[in-house]
Amino acid sequence: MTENLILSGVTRTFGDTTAVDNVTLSIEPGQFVGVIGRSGAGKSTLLRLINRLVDPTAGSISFQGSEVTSLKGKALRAWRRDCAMIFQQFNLVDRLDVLTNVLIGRLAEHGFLSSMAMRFTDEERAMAIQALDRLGLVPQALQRSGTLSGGQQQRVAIAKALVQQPKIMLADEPIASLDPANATLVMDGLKQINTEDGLTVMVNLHTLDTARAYCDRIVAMRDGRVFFDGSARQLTDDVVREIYGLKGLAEFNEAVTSTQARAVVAA
Ligand SMILES: Nc1ncnc2c1ncn2[C@@H]1O[C@H](COP(=O)(O)OP(=O)(O)OP(=O)(O)O)[C@@H](O)[C@H]1O
Repeated sequence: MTENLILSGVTRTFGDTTAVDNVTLSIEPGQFVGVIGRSGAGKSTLLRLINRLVDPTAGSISFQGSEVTSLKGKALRAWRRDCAMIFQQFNLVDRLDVLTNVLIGRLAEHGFLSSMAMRFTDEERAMAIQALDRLGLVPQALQRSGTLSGGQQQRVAIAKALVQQPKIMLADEPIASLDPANATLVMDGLKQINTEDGLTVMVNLHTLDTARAYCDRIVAMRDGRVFFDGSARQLTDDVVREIYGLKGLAEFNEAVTSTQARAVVAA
């Protein structure tokens, strides 16, 4: 049985628009995959198809040999727990403290009543603190999430995803609204988890330098299709020009997680 996440002929249409068009991919456990492409290329829809926020019009998605597209009820909830999703806008409850926001990542494990009461075990609290520690956020544990910087909030979102104990981490433009220093911290956090835990990471990115710096494998989409699938080294300037066109390239090629930003963070 394969351990891979396998997409086979996956298509999703919205009216006349084919957002994802016959995509076939096999993602090995522990890969750090960057998905790039122009706005509207189908990157978000691809990630949403994987964790079933969107259902495919055609095709199959399987993980460790089990079909994901037919899951319902409890099995679907278990799948969503296995493939945690991080969004551009963090999806935290601003008025709750950081620790409680992280613990919300455990709610899928609870029954209805204990979820309503937000009752967590000591073990879960320890797990949440440990996740915050990995992302350098223990000092902020009792601070309201709404008072944190965007980069800190995104790292809380990663900690919240971690306590789900997922097998795959999906991140939909996690750094799109962050400054370079914070974007670097968030990407470093994802990379650390990928390296230390062997967690598969699939991340949509708008910036080429980030994809090149962090990803083992880059999948470029164009008009819903996979246009390129290879390593950063194979993603030559000529390929990039074809993916984005000249205008798109100018929009895209701004440095976000720059070496300069790393220097600022390290200082
Ligand atoms: N729920 C929806 N209803 C209608 N059309 C949609 C829906 N979701 C996506 N689309 C369309 O599908 C296409 C792909 O959208 P998608 O958001 O996946 O692209 P993207 O590459 O993530 O773009 P961006 O980088 O701007 O987020 C677009 O034309 C978009 O308008």
